[in-house]
Amino acid sequence: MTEKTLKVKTPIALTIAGSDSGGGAGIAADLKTFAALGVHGTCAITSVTAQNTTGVLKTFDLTPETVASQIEAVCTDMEVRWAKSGMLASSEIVREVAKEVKKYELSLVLDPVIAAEAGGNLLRKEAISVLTEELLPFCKVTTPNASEAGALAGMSVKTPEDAKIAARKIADLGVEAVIVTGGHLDATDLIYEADSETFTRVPGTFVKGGTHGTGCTYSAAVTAFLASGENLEGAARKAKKFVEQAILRSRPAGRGVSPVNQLGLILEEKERYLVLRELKEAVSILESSPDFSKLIPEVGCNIGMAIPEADSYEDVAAVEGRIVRHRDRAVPVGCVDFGASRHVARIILASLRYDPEVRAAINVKYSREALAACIDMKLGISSFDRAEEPENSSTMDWGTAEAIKKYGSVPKVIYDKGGKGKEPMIRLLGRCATEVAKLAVELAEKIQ
Ligand SMILES: Cc1ncc(COP(=O)(O)OP(=O)(O)O)c(N)n1
Ligand SMILES: Cc1nc(C(=O)O)sc1CCOP(=O)(O)O
Repeated sequence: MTEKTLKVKTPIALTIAGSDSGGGAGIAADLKTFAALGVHGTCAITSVTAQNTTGVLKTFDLTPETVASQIEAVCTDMEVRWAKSGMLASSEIVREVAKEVKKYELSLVLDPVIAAEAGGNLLRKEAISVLTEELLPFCKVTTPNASEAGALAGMSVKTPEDAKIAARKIADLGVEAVIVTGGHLDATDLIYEADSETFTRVPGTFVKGGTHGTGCTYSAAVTAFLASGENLEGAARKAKKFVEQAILRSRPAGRGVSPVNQLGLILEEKERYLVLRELKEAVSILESSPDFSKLIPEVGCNIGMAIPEADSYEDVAAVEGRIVRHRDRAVPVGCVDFGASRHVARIILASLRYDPEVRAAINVKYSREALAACIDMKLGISSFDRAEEPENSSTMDWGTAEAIKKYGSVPKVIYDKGGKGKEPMIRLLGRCATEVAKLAVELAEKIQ
């Protein structure tokens, strides 16, 4: 038997939608979502919108033939089963898309895009009935928000009870399943499956952040999960979580509603990986130094590094169980992981509030000699006095902030001379874990 190079097949999905020049909604949102969820994204553009975060300025619809030709190019070459539609602009485009969906037996997720949140019509009024009568009956799923559900069902949707009534009415038009998203109601999405006449609630949380492109991103995520083999409920639950994360990680762009950030979670995961890799290297610098162990305090030493914009212990990686001295060598007790430190993590989190570049710290044994070596190395030094600490504060938070304020910026060295039952300590701060590890080794080499 001969060996083969096995390449796993990536699911392919198609988006039939408009382009948003501001990059927040439409095909831009769909393709980013597909990519973030490991699906190869293809597209058929229906309309080019001159749009930004403040609204839609102009729309330029493509001809139905142009739309059909893009769908044909994709479907005659690639194995596409799942597709989604967004902005369809006109009755003519809706009809053409219905034809293509039937021709290529596409399982369609229809996002009934009618208007942009920031303002601007995206579907002509007369096309709504064409959508409900000529396309919806051939769709697997539709994902309206409350106002879109109202427009499709011909009623006003203001409460979760209204959403239930609207979902049934929409399903009566022929679509297999309706998901009324709850962003404008109570953060709970409602799935109605026509076959079984069942409702399933998918609870969520209201999260703060930019929301431009939320509807497109949600329907694209449902499509991507279905294309990857999830069942409808699983796809809906995962898509909701995905959108919440994308809203949380949105970044300011423009003067209007900021776009959601589909790649934010992936980029954060990458940062976490880089921090762990950096920290492992830093720990091996400490382990291989013949001198460093003499700088390990009684309580042990820890070295930590945070991801950018960290705001909790879980965003700071350190050594589980700290680093201890054993036979004159530095020995890490456990592995490096996020959430493994309290003290060093608090020092880092406190200094991040003054300088987002300072993401790493290590604590080492205080001695007059060590402090003198820091001066000799021309390191910026500051200190705090535990006796001055206010009640009910955390020493690491308060002490770090005190030392920084006294110095005027984040110094390289923050020390304190201890207190009742508290060992005096020196902390070295820097941009990354290897920088502070090298500094600690250099300091150790300078003292006897
Ligand atoms: C080209 C284009 N398509 C769809 C929309 C609507 O997007 P949606 O995700 O519903 O987000 P908002 O625009 O409501 O923020 C769009 N704006 N442009
Ligand atoms: C006990 C202790 N105090 C420190 C100080 O800087 O005052 S550093 C330290 C040891 C490290 O603790 P962790 O593993 O929670 O980061």
